[in-house]
Amino acid sequence: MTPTVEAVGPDQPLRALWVRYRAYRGRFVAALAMSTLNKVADIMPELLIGAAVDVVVRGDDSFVGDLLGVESRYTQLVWLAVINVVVWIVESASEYAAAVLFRGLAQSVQHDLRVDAYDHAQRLDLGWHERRPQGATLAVVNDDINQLERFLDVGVPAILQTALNVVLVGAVFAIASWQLMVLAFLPIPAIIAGALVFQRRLEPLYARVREGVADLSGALSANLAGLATIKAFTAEPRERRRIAAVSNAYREANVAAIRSSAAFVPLVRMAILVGFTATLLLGGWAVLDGTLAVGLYSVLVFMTQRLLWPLTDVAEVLDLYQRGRASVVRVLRLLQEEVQVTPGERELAEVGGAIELRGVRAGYADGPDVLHAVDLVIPAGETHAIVGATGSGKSTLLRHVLRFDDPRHGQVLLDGHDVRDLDWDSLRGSMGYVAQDVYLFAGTIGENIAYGRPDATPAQIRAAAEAAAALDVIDALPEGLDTWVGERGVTLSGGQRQRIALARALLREPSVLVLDEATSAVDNETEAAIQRSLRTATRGRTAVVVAHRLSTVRHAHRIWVLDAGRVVEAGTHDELVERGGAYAALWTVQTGGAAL
Ligand SMILES: Nc1ncnc2c1ncn2[C@@H]1O[C@H](COP(=O)(O)OP(=O)(O)OP(=O)(O)O)[C@@H](O)[C@H]1O
Repeated sequence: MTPTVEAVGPDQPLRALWVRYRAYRGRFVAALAMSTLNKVADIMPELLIGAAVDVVVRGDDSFVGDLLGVESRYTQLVWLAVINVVVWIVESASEYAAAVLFRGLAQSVQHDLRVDAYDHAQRLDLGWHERRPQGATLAVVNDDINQLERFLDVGVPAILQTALNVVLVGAVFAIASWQLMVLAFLPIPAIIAGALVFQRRLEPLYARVREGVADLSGALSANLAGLATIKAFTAEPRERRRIAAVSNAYREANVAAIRSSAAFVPLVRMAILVGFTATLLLGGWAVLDGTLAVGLYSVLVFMTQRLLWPLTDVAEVLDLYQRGRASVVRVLRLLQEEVQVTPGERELAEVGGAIELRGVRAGYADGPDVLHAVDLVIPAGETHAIVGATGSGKSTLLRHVLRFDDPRHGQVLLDGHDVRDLDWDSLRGSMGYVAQDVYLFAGTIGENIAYGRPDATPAQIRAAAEAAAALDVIDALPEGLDTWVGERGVTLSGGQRQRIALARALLREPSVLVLDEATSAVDNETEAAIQRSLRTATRGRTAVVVAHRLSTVRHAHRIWVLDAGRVVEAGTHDELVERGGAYAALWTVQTGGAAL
């Protein structure tokens, strides 16, 4: 039975690739066939030299003369020359075909694996990503796959060529003289045994090298993302030292691996020396004793060279193999990471937007509970606010509405369905989300607004921008909607970015708007404008709004007050102020003691 992709794990990395990419096996066999043809053509010139020597020394009795039935030595040599030309043409053509096929295959496999690894990474839970440095994931999807590419591109053809070489040259020896074959092949078991020993020694060393790459990549990307903080705290010298230390760990891991791997080359050479000297000496004596023809002797001496010298590359290939293997292990481990938050199967034809949390207890990883038995009901079409002190669990609550995480206990419901039963289109597809930390992709403002609805017309994009009070920002820019914004929207201010993100959420015409501090970075005047637009935009939609500035949510149908992960109050603004509890206290602080 063919093992499934899942059955072959990181302990057998190359077999796992072989199983995973079985679609490429046909191309692999074609490449192998071309490589074999190339190798056969490659050893022919030595045989032709032997035949030529044979013609010159033995004349009419020569092997070629007997084979072709030609007596003249001149004609025999002409025939050899013609065969030689044909062989060279075949060799060149097959070399080209083998290279194109193998290298193309290497590119296809690295491409597929990279896309698969990325796709899996983007499906993995947000929590999984938050627990490890971003750079480490990047190192797997980028560096590790590049390492595999190098092995597939250079290492695999080299291994196959060496193996073919041993088989074909071995066949020539076997036909010519089995005694000499034994001598010439003497070093091979030693080299294979050495390779196995070295492989075992190198494995942990290269695993450390790959870890070093991930650490370095993690540290570099974190530092580049935090450059403003580094500069503000004049921490450049300290950060330089820190990066240097991580880089040094990578260097030392590599040096340790190189030291071990390089020791293999002299070992191979010594083994080769034994085989070559034995053929040279014992073969020469056999010619002198008249038991071996001169032509055959010269062929065998060349052949020994042919057989043994490529084996010096074994060390290099072994190095590439170990590096590639260590990398594939990491990629496969990433691919085996389990997605915890998987979509359900239920499809909703239409989403009304009623949201309910029933006894939701939630937290992160192994940490303590952040939400404690939260019960909350938001009828469809209403705007509800979640307020509370910093760290009280507001964002965590929103994450559960979007199902970035699942609760430890209890249920989150959309239109009465547990969100775990819904497919992503029904759940997230019906929501428009503006995160606390707005992320804009590298592209134009128009593309960013249309991110959730790529087929939107410019008029629709402008309408969404207007609803988010972003139109004046856009029109003030030299190229309007076509203005390019950097990866993090660096060319825009925080407030401008928030308005673009709001437009992006509104353009989707979602049933549920989820706003996490969506207007925290705008001035009072802009906020008032956004409020006015939002009141129109949220008509007929559910909106869940987290806000620190209570004036933002004053008009909400209901305000839920969180304190240390518990709902402590709920009601309209007026009810809550009247009540004189936590909300009223916050309101008093924010309005400087002013009444309603
Ligand atoms: N990704 C995370 N991983 C681990 N713990 C988290 C994570 N996000 C939040 N927390 C923790 O959960 C608690 C609630 O955080 P949350 O962000 O939900 O609060 P918040 O009310 O939105 O705060 P703020 O008003 O400051 O945004 C905090 O103690 C915080 O440390």
